[in-house]
Amino acid sequence: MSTLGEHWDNDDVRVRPGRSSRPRTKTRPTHTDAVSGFVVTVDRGRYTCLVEEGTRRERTVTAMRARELGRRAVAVGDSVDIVGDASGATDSLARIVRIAPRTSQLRRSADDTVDADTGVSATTERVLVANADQLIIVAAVADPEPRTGFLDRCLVAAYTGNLEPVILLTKTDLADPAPLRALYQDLAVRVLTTGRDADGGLDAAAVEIVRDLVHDRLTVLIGHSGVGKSTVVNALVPQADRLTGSVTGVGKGRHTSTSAIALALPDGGWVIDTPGVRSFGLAHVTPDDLLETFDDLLPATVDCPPGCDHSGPAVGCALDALVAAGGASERRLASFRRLLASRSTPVGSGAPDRAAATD
Ligand SMILES: Nc1nc2c(ncn2[C@@H]2O[C@H](COP(=O)(O)OP(=O)(O)OP(=O)(O)O)[C@@H](O)[C@H]2O)c(=O)[nH]1
Ligand SMILES: [Zn+2]
Repeated sequence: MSTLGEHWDNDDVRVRPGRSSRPRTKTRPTHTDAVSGFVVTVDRGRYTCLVEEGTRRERTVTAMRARELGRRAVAVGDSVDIVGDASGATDSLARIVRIAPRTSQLRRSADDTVDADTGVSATTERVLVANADQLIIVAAVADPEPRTGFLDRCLVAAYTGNLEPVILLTKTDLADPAPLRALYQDLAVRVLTTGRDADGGLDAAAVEIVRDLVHDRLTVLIGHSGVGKSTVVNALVPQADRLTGSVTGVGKGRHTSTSAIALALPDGGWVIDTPGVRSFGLAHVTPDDLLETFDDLLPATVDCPPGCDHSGPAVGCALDALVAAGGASERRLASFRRLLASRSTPVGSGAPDRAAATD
């Protein structure tokens, strides 16, 4: 995606407005002895990485960031180069010296912070997951009621981060998913459903469709508490509990529930659970970032007034002329503008789907 390349070599945690930073040395050690790892979870500055040990065997290595990474953040899903004690022995600690270019980034803006030097408030972006192929946004059709603002924000994050979004509507035994499905018919997103069957278990055919979807891919699951996300994860990864406990060593502390964690699928691929993510600040996404993911609308905006935010006819946006001329459907434009508006709902506004922003 065009918006992504320019971010690759930037800091992943960026503070706006930009501060001058010290020039960095160009001559860095090459670390020819480095081994490659895959980051499965992060806990208080310690990264749990899987390092290949010959065919089909992996060892778990705990690492910290090397100073030379500067302010570049390491995220779950990153491919990294590791030096130092990468034996994986108890209490050993290796160092991450390089992060491979990412194919995608699921990010969000954290709460506004105030720059200690300048006193200017700034928005901090955080990469939740790197390199995921797709984002499954899990929502229940009832109990709890769906929060469509949250779903829209997840879609914005997926489109602008180069992840393919999929909406998974759960608990279809409790209510008809059709009205919710209709909300997304003019957006490029697949909508799947699951629900309980007569025996009280999840509908096996529906689970099979999800299993096919995640096979051999890197998939992030996101959703509010109670929507049935764990039920789906456990259906896909039967040993999920064992894996979270023993492979990562994260234990049952309070951080367990807030870090993303990659779980290996039995037949290949990874599911990344995001237990603590209940809000999605998008202050870092500009109208043009989102527009660039709408290929059918983008070309018409050459006729927009300078600095157009594409919000409607009041600002003279050329997208209204495009629809008037039959170049796009009114519903398609309305869907784009709904996502555009969802982006700017303030974090921590007290709206139900803004409960407890956690990192
Ligand atoms: N009726 C119905 N209930 C379901 C379905 N899927 C899950 N549930 C129930 O919904 C409740 C919440 O499910 P979880 O899988 O724990 O939900 P979660 O999204 O992981 O929530 P947290 O564990 O709080 O993060 C549980 O009581 C499940 O048994 C479904 O398809 N239909
Ligand atoms: Zn415009």
